[in-house]
Amino acid sequence: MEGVKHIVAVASGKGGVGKSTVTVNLALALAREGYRVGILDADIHGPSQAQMLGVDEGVRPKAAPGDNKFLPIEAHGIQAMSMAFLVNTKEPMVWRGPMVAGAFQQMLNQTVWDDLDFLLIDMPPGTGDVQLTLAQKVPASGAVIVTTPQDIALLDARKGIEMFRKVKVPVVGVVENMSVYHCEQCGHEAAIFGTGGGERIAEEYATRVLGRLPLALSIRELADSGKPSVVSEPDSAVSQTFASIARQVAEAVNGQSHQGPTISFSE
Ligand SMILES: Nc1ncnc2c1ncn2[C@@H]1O[C@H](COP(=O)(O)OP(=O)(O)OP(=O)(O)O)[C@@H](O)[C@H]1O
Repeated sequence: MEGVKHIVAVASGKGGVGKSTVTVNLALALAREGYRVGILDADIHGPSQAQMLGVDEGVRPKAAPGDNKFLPIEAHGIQAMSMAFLVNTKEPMVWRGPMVAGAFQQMLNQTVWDDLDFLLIDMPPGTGDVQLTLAQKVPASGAVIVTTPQDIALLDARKGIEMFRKVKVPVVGVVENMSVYHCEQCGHEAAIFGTGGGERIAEEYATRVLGRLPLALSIRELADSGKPSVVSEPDSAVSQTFASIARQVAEAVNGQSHQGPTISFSE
């Protein structure tokens, strides 16, 4: 794809497991590693990247030279495109599948990305027709599956993995979100959604757990307020987990072992 080296899909079978939160933090962690990163929010019905990147309601992309092209919106050094930049998000999008797939394809083909190393696609939740069409249309180099550890989410995560297998997109690994609840007051920890789910599914599909993130008030507050953990608390354990996930994704997708782009200096 023009202006993009690698496309990585971030998906979950089940909704509300933290896919958008993981996408935005992973994008910011890749950027901290020195890569040029973009996010395409493919969640047409419930786009959340504008809020998570702190882009105000009503900000619209500028037209770019060319036929019906537009420039992505920049936030925290990330290039982004979302339905939220094109429509009024307070109005419900009552669209059928083909219209959703069409809107997604327009965003994919008409955005002028500026020299990206990675474009992360925040996929809509589920594995229905629309998701399968999107998975087929996106020339992705890899997919990251986000799940919570309980059985009901894992069941749906399996479907997500199967979907990418069908369209021959390699699954880079699984991110287990909301693994353990960590009380910020007393330090008590509780595995509210169970334990070991990510590992079980990774084993079953011969893939790996890229990282485990706690259920933490700060992750929600920071993402929902437009300044996700990786920019607000770059040295926290959560941000370090995202850095490790980012390195593994970059390595798997680049097929090389170095931890960032080569930087050279000249006079
Ligand atoms: N590890 C976490 N700890 C606490 N809150 C979290 C965590 N991950 C996500 N959240 C919160 O849970 C809510 C849902 O997360 P998010 O929107 O990322 O999920 P999603 O899977 O993308 O949802 P959707 O199905 O709507 O696309 C958000 O308010 C987010 O801030």
